[in-house]
Amino acid sequence: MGTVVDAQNMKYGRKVIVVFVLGGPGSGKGTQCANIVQHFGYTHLSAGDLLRAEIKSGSENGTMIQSMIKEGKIVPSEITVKLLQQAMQESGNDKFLIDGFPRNEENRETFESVTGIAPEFVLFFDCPEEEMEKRLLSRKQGREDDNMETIRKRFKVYMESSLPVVEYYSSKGNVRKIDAVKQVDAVFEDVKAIFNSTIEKVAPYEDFPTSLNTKMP
Ligand SMILES: Nc1ncnc2c1ncn2[C@@H]1O[C@H](COP(=O)(O)OP(=O)(O)OP(=O)(O)O)[C@@H](O)[C@H]1O
Ligand SMILES: Nc1ccn([C@@H]2O[C@H](COP(=O)(O)O)[C@@H](O)[C@H]2O)c(=O)n1
Repeated sequence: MGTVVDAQNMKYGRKVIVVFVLGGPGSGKGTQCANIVQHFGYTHLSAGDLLRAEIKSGSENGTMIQSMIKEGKIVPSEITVKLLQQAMQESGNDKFLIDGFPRNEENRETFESVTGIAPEFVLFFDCPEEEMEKRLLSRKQGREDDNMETIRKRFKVYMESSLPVVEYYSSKGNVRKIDAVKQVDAVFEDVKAIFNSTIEKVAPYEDFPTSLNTKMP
């Protein structure tokens, strides 16, 4: 039989699986999401990438988003959740890795109330700050926030606002923690084990009453 999360996640006539991918800046979330996409067919939605695309698109919120990213601050949830929701609807997929989100309690509450979707689990990349700092400073992707001044601010926001979200899900037994300091391939071995065991547990679609299905607005 389906679980409460399964029932909540019936959207657009299908079961939607969401995995939140959390961890500090530079812990390797994006790197591992690319591997998960290849092996498990998820769609990768990075909240940071969506916000950067919004800046590039010349949207009316672009200037505000750009200055918040430069300061390492968290953009108002209304904006980020809308971008995520649009990307989910446009993807045609029903399995999503939502990377770098929720970054604070407001993100979490807004996503849950707007979409009605609860995560299958939270994949949490645990990495010491000095390793993350080293990785960010050698990333060289031209990101405006990969400089020491902004990195310090991002670490502070992570400790004060993002870790409490991990703790929230942890208290519900919904966090799968990964030792992210290992080499990329070794980290992915651990990630694979988690996804393989989750696939076995996910209940088939037929287990759910069709009355729970909702149509796309
Ligand atoms: N396990 C690893 N060991 C060493 N370097 C790594 C590892 N994983 C990722 N990297 C490198 O560290 C940098 C940051 O990785 P990545 O962009 O995946 O992190 P992230 O958590 O998505 O960061 P952000 O939150 O800032 O977007 C990249 O240059 C990546 O190639
Ligand atoms: N939920 C989020 C995610 C990101 N941001 C802003 O984007 C910056 C970069 O994020 P990455 O995940 O790509 O590192 C981040 O520092 C925030 O300024 C956000 O506001 N909300």
